[in-house]
Amino acid sequence: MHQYLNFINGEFVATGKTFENHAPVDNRVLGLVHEAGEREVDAAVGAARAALKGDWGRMSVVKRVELLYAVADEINRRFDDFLQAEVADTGKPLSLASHIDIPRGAANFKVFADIVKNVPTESFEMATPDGGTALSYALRSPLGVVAVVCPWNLPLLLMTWKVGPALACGNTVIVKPSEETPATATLLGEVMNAVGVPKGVYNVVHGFGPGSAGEFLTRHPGVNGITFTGETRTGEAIMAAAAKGVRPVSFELGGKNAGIVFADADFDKAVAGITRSAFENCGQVCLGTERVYVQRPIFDRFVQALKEKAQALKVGPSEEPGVGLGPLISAEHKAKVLGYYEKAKAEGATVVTGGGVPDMPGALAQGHWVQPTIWTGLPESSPIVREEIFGPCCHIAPFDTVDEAIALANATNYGLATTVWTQNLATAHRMAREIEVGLCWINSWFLRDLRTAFGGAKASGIGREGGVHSLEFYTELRNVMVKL
Ligand SMILES: NC(=O)C1=CN([C@@H]2O[C@H](COP(=O)(O)OP(=O)(O)OC[C@H]3O[C@@H](n4cnc5c(N)ncnc54)[C@H](O)[C@@H]3O)[C@@H](O)[C@H]2O)C=CC1
Ligand SMILES: O=C(O)/C=C/C=C(\O)C(=O)O
Repeated sequence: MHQYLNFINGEFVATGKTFENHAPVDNRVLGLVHEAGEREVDAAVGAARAALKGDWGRMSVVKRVELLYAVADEINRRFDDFLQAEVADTGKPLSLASHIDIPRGAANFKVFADIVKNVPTESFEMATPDGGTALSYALRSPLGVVAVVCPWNLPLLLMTWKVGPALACGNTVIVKPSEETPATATLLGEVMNAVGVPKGVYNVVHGFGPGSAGEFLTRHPGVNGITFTGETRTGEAIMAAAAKGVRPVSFELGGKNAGIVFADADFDKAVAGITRSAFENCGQVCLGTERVYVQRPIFDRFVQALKEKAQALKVGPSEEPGVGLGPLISAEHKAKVLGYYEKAKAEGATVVTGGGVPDMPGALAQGHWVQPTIWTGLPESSPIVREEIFGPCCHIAPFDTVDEAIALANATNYGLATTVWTQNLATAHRMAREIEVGLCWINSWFLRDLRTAFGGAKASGIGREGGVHSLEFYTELRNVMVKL
């Protein structure tokens, strides 16, 4: 039976307490995860702190950059190991993991290595009151020991989206992977040792959230900052833990994102774009679309076209060619999503397609499969339209004017992302300016330039990741004044 061990101070650490890791496609046991207790979390924080004072803390930026490039290259050399591990843990299609998750999992190290190597800090010469001058310049130093609490939807990508800049800035990290997806964070420990990253720089503790490794880590006084991607409610709990000791947080949280399609849009591209944003990764992407608003003249045609796209999605295990839809991550999450499917029916929604569970053959019947689902006819006040479901489903409603589209999109406490489809330049820029989100895609979705600001407004997050924006969280900025 495969064992997923903790990785502390360069060593793989078993504990006497384990829990099963299940495959979403058929619920078979993939292995046993060794749960870290307070002792292991404390050891990981101690190792991370010691590394800051050791070779890693004394290492030049040049050498650190070389090591991060080596990490990326080793992930790519072991591409298939990471691919198989991620697909087993998540059930996502091979095509998705091989084009998005693993390549980005590696690229995140190189992107931030380049940023710390090339991005300048400010300096000024100023006149001083005595008639002389002074030189002031900025220095960036590492924040210190960073807790990285990860979700299960893009386990490697979202973890290295944090670990990459954290290490590039000279920090050390303790990663707490989701209990649903322990594999690739553990595998990365092998990579860190293989390329010579000093022990204690990268640590992994497995476990759950409340009353487990997640909470032990976020409450640990030796942690200098916490970065987290996941549900907003969990963000609130982690923020409460971070308050003691006034530790900074960087959050990318939940969303209830709107997709807005104007009558003048390129119809086929809009249908293809919303199909991806509603159903990709089985709807388990925080940037995905669960609310679709379509301008009335094309509403019926659009609903029919999206229905056909949803019904054409091939549901099945990752290795089958042409699979477009995998399973949900867990039985618990499947129950949550099916709860919303039932709630929609109870509220009188028109179920355009889906609303249930597909028939799956053999052992696959034990997997966490649900049908891609489209609803119409519900009021904006419905929980279906208000709450993050995080499954392959969306509600479509008509609108008439630009003002109405903006009001509908903004009527949520979330503010993560939106995708707008129009060929009218004025409309596009007005939507971008007035929709209260962190990420606005026009005639596109999930285009990612890693140099740009990434994150959510309102209840969808705190801070921005990406490019130089990551430096603001992962470094302390010091101003030095020199009298000349
Ligand atoms: N925004 C996003 O990208 C994601 C959002 N979600 C949303 O969250 C819902 C619940 O999914 P979960 O896996 O439970 O996500 P979660 O956001 O509750 O958990 C994500 C991570 O946080 C850890 N965690 C949970 N509670 C914690 C606490 N009190 N202290 C420290 N760490 C804690 C978990 O162990 C996991 O590693 C999903 O149905 C979906 O709606 C889930 C995954 C990603
Ligand atoms: O491309 C990225 O960096 C991130 C993608 C997805 C998420 O952030 C998410 O689903 O939470």
